[in-house]
Amino acid sequence: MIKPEPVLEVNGLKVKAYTPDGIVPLVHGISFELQPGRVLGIVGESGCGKTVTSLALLQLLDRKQTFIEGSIRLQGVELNGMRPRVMRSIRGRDIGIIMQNPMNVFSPVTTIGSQFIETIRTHARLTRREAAELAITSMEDVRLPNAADVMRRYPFQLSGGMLQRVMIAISMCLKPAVIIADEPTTALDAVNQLQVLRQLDQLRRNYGTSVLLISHDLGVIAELADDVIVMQHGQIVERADVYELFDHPQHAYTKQLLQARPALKSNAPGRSNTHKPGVEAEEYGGLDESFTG
Ligand SMILES: Nc1ncnc2c1ncn2[C@@H]1O[C@H](COP(=O)(O)OP(=O)(O)OP(=O)(O)O)[C@@H](O)[C@H]1O
Repeated sequence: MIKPEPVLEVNGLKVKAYTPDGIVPLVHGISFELQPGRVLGIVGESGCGKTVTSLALLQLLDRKQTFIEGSIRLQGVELNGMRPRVMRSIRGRDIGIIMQNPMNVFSPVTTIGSQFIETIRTHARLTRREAAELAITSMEDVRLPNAADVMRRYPFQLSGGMLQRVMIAISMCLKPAVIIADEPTTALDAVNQLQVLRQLDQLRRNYGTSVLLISHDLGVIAELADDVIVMQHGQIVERADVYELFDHPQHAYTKQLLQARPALKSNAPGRSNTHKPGVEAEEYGGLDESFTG
């Protein structure tokens, strides 16, 4: 069988920072591929370089403080060194971002609808009315109730879970090839965590979007990822299919991460409901299907 072309190919990615003590390496030459429609999890404890990696891929690191070496190819196009104006048009259209804390992403003084419409119109030639219709459809896709009403609201009038779903709707509405989700559920309570993960999974299945899922939480990784990369000190120490990683971890650091989660059970039947090995639904507060939209 012919292997599909990866949508994202990272080769020898290094990130270095200029500090008062000299140049400090943050990411030490990592390589990985993201296949179409797959979810690749990047897991590792705080400070291992997950966020620096995702910001490097998106060309969002401060160029005065850091520099990047290596190759980042999105659908065959090299992103490293791309002019900022061109990169801005790629971000949002071809590669979407879902951040940890949605409250920091939205302007507090503009309605959700205006922000949504503005984002769409930056990337697509649509009238305001067409953009509003697309925004409402996208919010319905992530099962936000009363989408037309949400459009008129300000960010502070929505819960964290609703805002996170608005952010997913914005990220997905132009059907990018890749979504980078950096700790997408960390700021949410247990019920919203599982809902948001389920919706990401459903959108991935509907649109064939590939997802780079970054998390320190093996429960989140187990829920969604197909393949997993384990990072430690800016390096990849292990990579495996998610089942393989949970059932037969090879690296001592991976074993340590798995052992640090007492609720994990290596012979559990699968994901919560449709789930992968190792994570019990109770980790999310004992959810059942009636909560999960
Ligand atoms: N501009 C910078 N200059 C110097 N060091 C930096 C800079 N940006 C990040 N770092 C350092 O790089 C390391 C990796 O940070 P990063 O935020 O990627 O970790 P992380 O794995 O995402 O952790 P967390 O989950 O806590 O965000 C950290 O030690 C951080 O302090």
